Amino acid sequence: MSEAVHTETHGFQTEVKQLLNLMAHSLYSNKEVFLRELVSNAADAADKLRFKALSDSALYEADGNLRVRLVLDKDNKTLTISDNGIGMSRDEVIEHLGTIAKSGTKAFFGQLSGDQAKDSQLIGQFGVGFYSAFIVADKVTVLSRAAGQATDRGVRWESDGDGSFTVADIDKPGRGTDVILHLREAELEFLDDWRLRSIIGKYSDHISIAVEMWKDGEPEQTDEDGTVTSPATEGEWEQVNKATALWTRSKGEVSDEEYQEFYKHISHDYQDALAWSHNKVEGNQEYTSLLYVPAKAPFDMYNRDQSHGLKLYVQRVFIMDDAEQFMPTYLRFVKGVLDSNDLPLNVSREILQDNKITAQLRKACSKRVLSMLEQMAKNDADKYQGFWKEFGNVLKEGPAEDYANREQIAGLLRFASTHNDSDAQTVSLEDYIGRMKEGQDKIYYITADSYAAASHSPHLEIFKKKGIEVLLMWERVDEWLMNHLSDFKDKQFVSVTKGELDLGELDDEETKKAQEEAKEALAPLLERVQTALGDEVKEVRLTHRLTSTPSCVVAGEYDMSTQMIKLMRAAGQPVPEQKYILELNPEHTLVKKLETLEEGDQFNEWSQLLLEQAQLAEQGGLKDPAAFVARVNRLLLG
Ligand SMILES: Nc1ncnc2c1ncn2[C@@H]1O[C@H](COP(=O)(O)OP(=O)(O)OP(=O)(O)O)[C@@H](O)[C@H]1O
Repeated sequence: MSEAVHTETHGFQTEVKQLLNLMAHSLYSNKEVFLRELVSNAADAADKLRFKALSDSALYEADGNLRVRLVLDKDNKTLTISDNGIGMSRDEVIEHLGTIAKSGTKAFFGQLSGDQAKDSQLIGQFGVGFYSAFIVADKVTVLSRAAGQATDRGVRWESDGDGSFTVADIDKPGRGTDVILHLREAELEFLDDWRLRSIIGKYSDHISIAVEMWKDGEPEQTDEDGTVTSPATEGEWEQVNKATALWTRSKGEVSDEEYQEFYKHISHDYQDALAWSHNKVEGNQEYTSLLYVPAKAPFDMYNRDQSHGLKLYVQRVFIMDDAEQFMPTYLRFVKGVLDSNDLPLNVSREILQDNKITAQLRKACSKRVLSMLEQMAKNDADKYQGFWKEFGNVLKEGPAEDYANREQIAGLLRFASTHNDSDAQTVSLEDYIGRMKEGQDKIYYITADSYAAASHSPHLEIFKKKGIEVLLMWERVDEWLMNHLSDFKDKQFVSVTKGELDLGELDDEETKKAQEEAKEALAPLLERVQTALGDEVKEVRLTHRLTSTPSCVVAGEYDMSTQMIKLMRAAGQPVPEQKYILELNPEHTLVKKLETLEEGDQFNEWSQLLLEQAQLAEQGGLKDPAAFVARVNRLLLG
């Protein structure tokens, strides 16, 4: 190797410094994962080269035998992971090994508490990739040359992980990347040949590329007479993993441990997956899919620009990562591999975009995931709750995005409800229907700002009195969800805060008659209140949905709900002022008192107060709170 030239020192991106610092202070119970990460990167580099070489075979530089090698150097206490994959240019090295490219990284690091024990747990979730080298090494040297570049276009990257790295130009005859780990004194166990072989067996059997280690030759063996019993053998590179792509094996042959290891390889997750589904399909369409549901949401789950999707292979050849065309956005937490026999090898993102095969595969993969979740919900409710806690809010985007599967998705939803006195989201729509009252043909729900606001809403009073269950919703996405779910199993969803409440068969004839009578008797009062409030309200009417509250406001059947208005305002969208319908509870003393008042200031003040308190309960705020307080005080003083 010739002299390094053009040496520069660069500082790591702040987030990389934070990451390295955390790693150095973390007690990694599972240090050997560094090898999985680095071998994964090497295998990815081989996959990328294989793909590029499909259109430019010169990139192989007459060496198409792609492999990863582990090289031990006990004298220098180094372990080298060497690949002949795609390699990196100087610019790529600076970019990839000096920054973290994931979207949302800054926000993630901003969130860390400073408590090392807690933060190091989170870091596992984040996935440390290449930087895991510093778990066992106090200095890392990377030598790389991009495939197709002249041998003098190699680059050397070096860092002791303390905040900066150097890059220099070097001559590198072999294409690809060598990652040289200068092991810490306490980590010399990773110089043990057998230890390494067993780690590779554990982590890397299932990747499709060969991982090789050097096997020393044997001297000639002779018997007592000096006759040669076995001739001397030369040392050679020996393949130490199986190197069969896991998804190509049949299900019965693959153990759970192997599935989990493969999951970690493709997802860079540190934890086991929650569930998986492995399918080989032959016939009209030929493909293999291996889809995993992770146990924990990644830190950037709600960043919709976050990369997601499946690893796409065509006839076993790696094509691309994050092929999002095969997974709808509401299933963006799914990780996995799709190997198609029908797509062309030269497929690009553009071709995938508008392609019949893509659409069919996407449909099939979505179905697989939904059935996997159904199975989980059926067979292991606790596990499903774990899933729901992590990904429930993402799944709720489903009915809007995937109309065709909305009934199946709805069956997977879980809600809090008035049936359980708790905010735990454990009630399925099936459960709800199973508990419906005789004569009930609707699914009632409420959306509000918080669990407390939902469960204490005056709109629930009549339902509580009659023992009718109401689903309680308070997540931002709920309003969106309910705009796209009109029914489930032929039962219509009805918001208890919208439109005129019609309990249909749930009200007996006598009650209905009494309500009609009250309506007639109080018609003059309603008119007077309407006059007092003018165009502040859309309409004034009686209600039977309240028991202990004098008034409430409701949106018209076709108006936007309060929650929807709040969401749109929060998103910076202009929303015209909403006029509500004011409903008065004829049984309430305050309404009865109002009826006894003559027209005039007192009557107007009371009418206004009943409107304002109803608005306050509904919206959690008022346009002019000071005027409301002044009014209350005036009325209190009589
Ligand atoms: N052996 C290698 N050959 C070529 N490029 C590599 C190699 N190792 C790392 N890289 C490049 O460096 C980038 C960063 O690697 P790193 O392991 O930190 O993250 P990643 O693999 O992209 O993501 P993850 O955090 O999920 O592991 C890779 O995406 C790749 O472009």
